[in-house]
Amino acid sequence: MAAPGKLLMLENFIDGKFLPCNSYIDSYDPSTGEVYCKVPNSGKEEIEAAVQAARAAFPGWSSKSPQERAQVLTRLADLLEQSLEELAQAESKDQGKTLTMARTVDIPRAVQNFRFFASSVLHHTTECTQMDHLGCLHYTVRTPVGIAGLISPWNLPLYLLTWKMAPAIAAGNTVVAKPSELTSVTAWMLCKLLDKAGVPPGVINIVFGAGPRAGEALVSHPEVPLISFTGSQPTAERITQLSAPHCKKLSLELGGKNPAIIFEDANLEECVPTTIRSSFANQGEICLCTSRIFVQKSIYSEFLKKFVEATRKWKVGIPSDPSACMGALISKEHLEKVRGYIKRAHAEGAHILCGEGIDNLNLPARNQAGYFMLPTVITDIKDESCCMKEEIFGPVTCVVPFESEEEVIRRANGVKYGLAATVWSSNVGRIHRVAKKLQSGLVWTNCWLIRELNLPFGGMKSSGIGREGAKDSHDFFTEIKTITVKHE
Ligand SMILES: NC(=O)C1=CN([C@@H]2O[C@H](COP(=O)(O)OP(=O)(O)OC[C@H]3O[C@@H](n4cnc5c(N)ncnc54)[C@H](O)[C@@H]3O)[C@@H](O)[C@H]2O)C=CC1
Ligand SMILES: N/C(=C\C=C\C(=O)O)C(=O)O
Repeated sequence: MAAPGKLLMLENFIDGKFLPCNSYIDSYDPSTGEVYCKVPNSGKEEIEAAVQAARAAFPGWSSKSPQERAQVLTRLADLLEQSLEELAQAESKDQGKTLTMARTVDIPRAVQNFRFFASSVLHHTTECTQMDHLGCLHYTVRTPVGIAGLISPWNLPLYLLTWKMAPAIAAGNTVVAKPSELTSVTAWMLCKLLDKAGVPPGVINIVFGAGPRAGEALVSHPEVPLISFTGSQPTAERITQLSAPHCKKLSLELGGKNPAIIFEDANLEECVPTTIRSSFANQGEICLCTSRIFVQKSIYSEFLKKFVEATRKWKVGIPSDPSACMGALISKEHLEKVRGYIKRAHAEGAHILCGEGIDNLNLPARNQAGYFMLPTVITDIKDESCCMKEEIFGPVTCVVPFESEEEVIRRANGVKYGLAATVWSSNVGRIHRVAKKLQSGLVWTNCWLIRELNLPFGGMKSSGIGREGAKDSHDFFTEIKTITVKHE
């Protein structure tokens, strides 16, 4: 990291070397609003150099055995773990999230990505079948696709980058990655560990820059046959358009408008704190966060009272404050966008029960220009309101009553997204019935964000295309071929 008061200058990492760029983008510390880092403003030229390096490295890396590649991934995991504290400090400063979150969740999960895919790549099997009457044996082989283009967002920077990078290289691909220009620092720090981990030059190339310049150059490059993207739906549309002429393989992990459905037989002792977390963790900047809470009418008032009380205790603080539950939002623009949703809800006649515009935010003088806001609860809002339909991606959640199971399933499914729902009930039959009917790639019942990395992760409808996870990521990052051997 740069010395205090000095700007941190990032460089692209191409073919095992750090390379400066002709121009740079300012990157802000969300907790102060000050520029603290300069990110390369890369374009076609830098992407071309990275693709050439990845192409040159592909024959060597793809012909290594899965065991050899797994060893490299494991060493990288060890090195990341040894740098955990430094990475957590950097992630928190760059993104605005609490240091506690970066230290206990984000960076450990990035470490786990390399360990997990190092192990899982050793366990994939292929199919084999015979046709005795024709004297044939058929079998399948999986081969790496080639150069994987990875585009990752700003909310969980190192975790989401490595969630793509680890399975891509484990399967034998080489990589050109473009992290979000808003949060590039931990990706740059990762590059410093690659040589020591034994990652050959050109296997992992990271090009920093903005979406429309560096991102589009990567997506449009004819020698990049595959794009794995996490981010917003409009950007996914653009990526799909640019990929279409090349018939690229696409994995799109997009947003959500995730419902929590709370039945009258729910255990509120567990449901309230978990729903607070699911609504406001990481400032609500996780695609899996809850933003529509449907509560059965008979317990609506009781739930709301407890929920608002608990929201007021969800402390907003500077990221280094160990007692803070929530830090700063990612950018000034994003803060304004999130506040704009609350203003629109208020203008439509909804009630703001706590948070933005109602309660006070007490912050140190140095952080007054930081992008902070309080977690906000909205009620008396119609399902048609934009706050109930659009992804806000901030600490804002709507609480509304419902009467019947059938009604709540229809309303929960009534948005264009379908990523992550939660259902709270002590009736096992109801849990299975409702979970099956929800249009959602993930359904958590009586819990939230318990992840099993072996299982498929991803959304339905406008929440994305494809799934990630042990087998799904491996399938995506490889091509399958059927070989027929006539032996008689
Ligand atoms: N996982 C998720 O569900 C995420 C959702 N979002 C949603 O998106 C909204 C906007 O956030 P953004 O940072 O603007 O998301 P975004 O989708 O624009 O950015 C995500 C990544 O895509 C890149 N990108 C942007 N335009 C591109 C293009 N034309 N071609 C190729 N790559 C491009 C960005 O540089 C970044 O690396 C948020 O308010 C939130 O609602 C944002 C981040 C993550
Ligand atoms: N993809 C996102 C979150 C994933 C979390 C997980 O894998 O547990 C996101 O917020 O974009």
